[in-house]
Amino acid sequence: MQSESSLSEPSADEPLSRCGLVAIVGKPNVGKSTLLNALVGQKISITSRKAQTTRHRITGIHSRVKDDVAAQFVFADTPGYQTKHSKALNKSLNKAVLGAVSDVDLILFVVEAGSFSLADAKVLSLLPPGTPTLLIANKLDTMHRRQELAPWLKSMQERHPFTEFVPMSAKQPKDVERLLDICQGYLPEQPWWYGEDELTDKSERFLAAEIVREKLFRLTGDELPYSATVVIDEFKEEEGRKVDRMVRIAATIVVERDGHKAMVIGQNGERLKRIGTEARVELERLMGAKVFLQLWVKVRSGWADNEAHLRSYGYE
Ligand SMILES: Nc1nc2c(ncn2[C@@H]2O[C@H](COP(=O)(O)OP(=O)(O)OP(=O)(O)O)[C@@H](O)[C@H]2O)c(=O)[nH]1
Repeated sequence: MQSESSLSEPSADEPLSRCGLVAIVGKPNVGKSTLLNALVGQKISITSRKAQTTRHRITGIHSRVKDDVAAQFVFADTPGYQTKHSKALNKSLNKAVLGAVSDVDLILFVVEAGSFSLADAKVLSLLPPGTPTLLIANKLDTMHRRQELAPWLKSMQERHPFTEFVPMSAKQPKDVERLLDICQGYLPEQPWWYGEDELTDKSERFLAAEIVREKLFRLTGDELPYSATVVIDEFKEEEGRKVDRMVRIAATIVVERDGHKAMVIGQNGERLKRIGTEARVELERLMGAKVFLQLWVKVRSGWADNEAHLRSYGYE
């Protein structure tokens, strides 16, 4: 049977159940978050033009029944492997990459089609050789000399025993669907871990911090260093409401310098106001709730170098 069917109408025979963990790894800016969002079919991870915006491991979940297989893909997005600096923040990022690739069923190693740099090599060197790994040659749409693809793929095969090559564009829905079909074969036969409608196992509180951070980086352009972070001080659901949910959120944007604080606040507070408005609108959509969002900006000098402090912000 080729057509897609819904879980509530199982075929005469129970569909085969598959479920597994798929890690998405690669250096910053190769398109990991874009790919995860496309694979999950809804915005969960945060994309930005700014490199290194993904700090946490975020899982997105895609559940489907296709070709008589009930498949649940559990994706882990990882931070770009940072090779330039040795600050505590980056050490903790590298640990997160290592954490994300252990114990997975499949690794998607994402690179830009036709390119391979030292930073790519460093990430590749972290991958366990025993885990099936697909080479995702992303941004194929931006590769102009297509005749160079085959020799490049051949050189990649010499670098690592990839199980398959997938030249694609994360922005092309047909390519994303094909990738899902390929991944499906690698999921172990086992019952699903999550309910059909669950998209992420991260809490709304965490999503709130991620959304504010995304707006912060988008609206400050390339000016703000990625050491800026967002801490949720309060997340309170108004109790006893029968119809609409109402959630009060207070968050602090922590920056390293007074200059950065001024940058975030903007003239007459305009930029901070816009960050708050855009984050609130998106949170209301994602959470299906009315949201009151209060934002503060605080300077914490040199925090990226202080490991103990990092731990208190949740980067272990
Ligand atoms: N043309 C083109 N652009 C893409 C494609 N995939 C991603 N991009 C763009 O590449 C940039 C980086 O994408 P992200 O998804 O944020 O990259 P990332 O690897 O998650 O980056 P970090 O969070 O820094 O690790 C964004 O501007 C995307 O729109 C693609 O297939 N084609």
